[in-house]
Amino acid sequence: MILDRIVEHKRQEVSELLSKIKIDDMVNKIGKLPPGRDFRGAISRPGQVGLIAEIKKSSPSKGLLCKDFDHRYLAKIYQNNGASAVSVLTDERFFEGRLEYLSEVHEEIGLPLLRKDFIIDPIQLYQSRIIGADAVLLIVAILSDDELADMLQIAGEIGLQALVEVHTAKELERALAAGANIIGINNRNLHTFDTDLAITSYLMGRYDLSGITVVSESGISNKRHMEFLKNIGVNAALVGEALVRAEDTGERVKELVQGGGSCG
Ligand SMILES: O=C(O)c1ccccc1NCC(=O)[C@H](O)[C@H](O)COP(=O)(O)O
Repeated sequence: MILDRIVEHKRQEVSELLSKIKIDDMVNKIGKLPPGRDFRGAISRPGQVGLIAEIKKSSPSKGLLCKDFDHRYLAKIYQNNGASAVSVLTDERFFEGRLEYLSEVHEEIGLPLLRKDFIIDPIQLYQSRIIGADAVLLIVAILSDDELADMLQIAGEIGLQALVEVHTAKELERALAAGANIIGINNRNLHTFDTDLAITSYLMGRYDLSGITVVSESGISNKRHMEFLKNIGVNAALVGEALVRAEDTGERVKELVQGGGSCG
């Protein structure tokens, strides 16, 4: 499956990083940084489905999404039209992302930033904080229970919040057992790439998620989807493709924000 190929490649990237950089130097740098922006607070406003708008150039399922891709421009459009937070894909090999996209977007806008990548080693957490991420994605399917617990602890210690992604009931149970307080339910089946918002409603109906911030991820593209997520009590929606492919991205952001229950 695609996730196995991505993780295999990520292991090479991580070993290169570990050979070049000393963790102690990273920790020293982090000690001098101001506190991060509050990602969880920004996406958990009562009575509203917050929009986490994604900067996504390409994907394994769809290829290149946007020919004249401009991460700084997208970030400003997202902020100016009412997004609650911004997600930046930094994986180069499979999504044509870059670490610099995140640091440059951090300079450009004031919204909290999520680093969207495939985190398998703590060194990526330190790196995320240094480049300006306020939160990171942790994917339960690619981490053991011990790795997930360690990542959550280290993230907390260096002032990073974590969106813990699940796709199945078993993964959700593992995320809850590890103490995750922001859970992303991925509607995309990574074997077939099909998306189905029923995954979010099924898992939300089956577990008591009070006190947890719930994010529905993938396959969300219109106002109706946002209204559906609002009705089932989701806190935020993570949207990429529908925004970067829209003819008028600003209008699409406004439509989704309004569907989520805010005047934007
Ligand atoms: O988007 C993909 O094809 C993909 C393939 C394999 C692993 C992850 C993938 N996507 C990452 C994401 O989680 C999405 O970018 C995010 O949820 C937004 O989804 P969408 O709105 O459907 O672009």
